[in-house]
Amino acid sequence: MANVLRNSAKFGFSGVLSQLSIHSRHGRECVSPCFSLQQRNNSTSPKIKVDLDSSTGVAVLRMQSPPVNSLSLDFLTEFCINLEKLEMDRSCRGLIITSTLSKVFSAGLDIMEMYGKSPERCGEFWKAVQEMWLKLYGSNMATIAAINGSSPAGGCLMSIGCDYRIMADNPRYSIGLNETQLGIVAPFWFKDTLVNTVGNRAAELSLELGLLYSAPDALKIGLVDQLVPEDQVLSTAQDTMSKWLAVPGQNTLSHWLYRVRTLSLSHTGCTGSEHSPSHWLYRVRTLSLTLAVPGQNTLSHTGCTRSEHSPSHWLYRVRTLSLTLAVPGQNTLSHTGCTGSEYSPSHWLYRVRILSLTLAVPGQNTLPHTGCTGSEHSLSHTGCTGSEHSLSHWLYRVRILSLTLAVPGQNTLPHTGCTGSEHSLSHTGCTGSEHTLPHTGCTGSEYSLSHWLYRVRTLSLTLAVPGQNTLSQYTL
Ligand SMILES: CCCCCCCCCCCC/C=C/CC(=O)SCCNC(=O)CCNC(=O)[C@H](O)C(C)(C)COP(=O)(O)OP(=O)(O)OC[C@H]1O[C@@H](n2cnc3c(N)ncnc32)[C@H](O)[C@@H]1OP(=O)(O)O
Repeated sequence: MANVLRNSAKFGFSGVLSQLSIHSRHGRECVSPCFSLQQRNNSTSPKIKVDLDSSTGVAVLRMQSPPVNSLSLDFLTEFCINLEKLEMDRSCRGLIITSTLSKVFSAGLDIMEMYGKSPERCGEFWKAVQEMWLKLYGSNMATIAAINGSSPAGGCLMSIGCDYRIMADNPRYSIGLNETQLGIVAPFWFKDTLVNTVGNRAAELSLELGLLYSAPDALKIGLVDQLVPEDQVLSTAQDTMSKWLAVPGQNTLSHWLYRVRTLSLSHTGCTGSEHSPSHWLYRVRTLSLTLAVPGQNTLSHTGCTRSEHSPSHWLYRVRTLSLTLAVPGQNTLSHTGCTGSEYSPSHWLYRVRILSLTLAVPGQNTLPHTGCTGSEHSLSHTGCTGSEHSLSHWLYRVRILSLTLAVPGQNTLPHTGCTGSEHSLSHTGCTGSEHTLPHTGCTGSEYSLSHWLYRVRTLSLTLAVPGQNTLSQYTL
């Protein structure tokens, strides 16, 4: 295993995949190490143990998958099933996650899942990773990570997916998103979760350098909220949980409304092989947004390609061109969707909404207009067309690039994007047969397309920077 990790750093992740998928370091078929690990992962003993105290409404989920609680497909599946059960159990209002293993909370993704597997299995694995994060980060329960050991990479993601983190004050333990050190890339939604926890600058440094923090350093940057002696981690978590659950109006409301969550993401960054410039991936650029409402678990992103990298000021200046997370109460971010009485959480969580996006063109950042309605329908398109593609024109003219989720029954805002020659506005978010839709949104006679209006779609937006006209759809 140590070899695997060393090789990750040496070859880069794609190298690891290709090099290790078939052969060991010595070029022989990788039989015995893989086999022994496989056996370990295939163990039928439960990897997760849950105890729900019905008098307090608090469940303790214990990860018990030796040697290091690595997140294999089996582990993740079991984790998600348990989480879902608790989520459905109305008597359960709080969840504490901890480990039964000494020294390790979770070692993160199971490295052995990431090579030598069929594309189908990889897809399944990756979907399970996303599911775990979405279920945890989008949970209605108050969640606390009782971190009683090291928690690198995916273990850290799991921790920051919780509302609160209590870590054992033990100098041997560390936590952080160290993927860069392994020569692999923490997906952008890992990054967003970290940003939402420690802020932009700390997240940048952390990810670019792949830092693992000691417990005191983690506390210093806000990666964990509290340090306690090792033998008090769980009891402190339980005490803390009672405070969370004492918040009037039930815990879910405040915890959902006031914590910054970027549940889903789009970024205009690079993808695939373009993942190499880590500064691009990890420096703040939130150019566009897709909200993954619970259950809507696709992560889409809009990307750009190399040739598009020419406008360096675009690339290297921090711009938050637009982001809207339509969680009520987060009203610095504009939202569309619901108002007034609709602010009840379950309604918020489970109803598909129109979350829209506004592009604040540099210097023109006063546009919080999400979508359009009624008389605004004269805005028949967003974006730009043909001759408008000159850069200065693009930068200095006000544009409203909006995003509309075409929600069943919510067909008043069915337009986004552009039509005809405007196809430089691409979309992400649809899959399969939807790929025949060459643009996001529909207009005029297209309103009668019931499949368009009544099927849930998450159409996100690509920033139509001149030349950025690719459609990309990734879940990574
Ligand atoms: C569309 C399809 C795509 C599908 C593919 C997905 C592609 C995704 C690419 C992008 C992914 C990016 C995201 C990555 C997130 C991650 O989580 S990557 C995992 C990173 N994890 C680590 O770096 C942790 C490494 N481990 C450690 O630091 C230490 O093991 C520890 C501090 C956790 C514990 O230390 P210690 O108690 O000293 O134990 P060890 O002796 O080190 O380990 C014991 C045993 O466990 C094995 N092991 C350790 N970590 C892992 C792991 N992550 N996965 C599997 N196995 C692990 C280790 O090798 C030892 O095994 P042996 O006893 O040697 O057999």
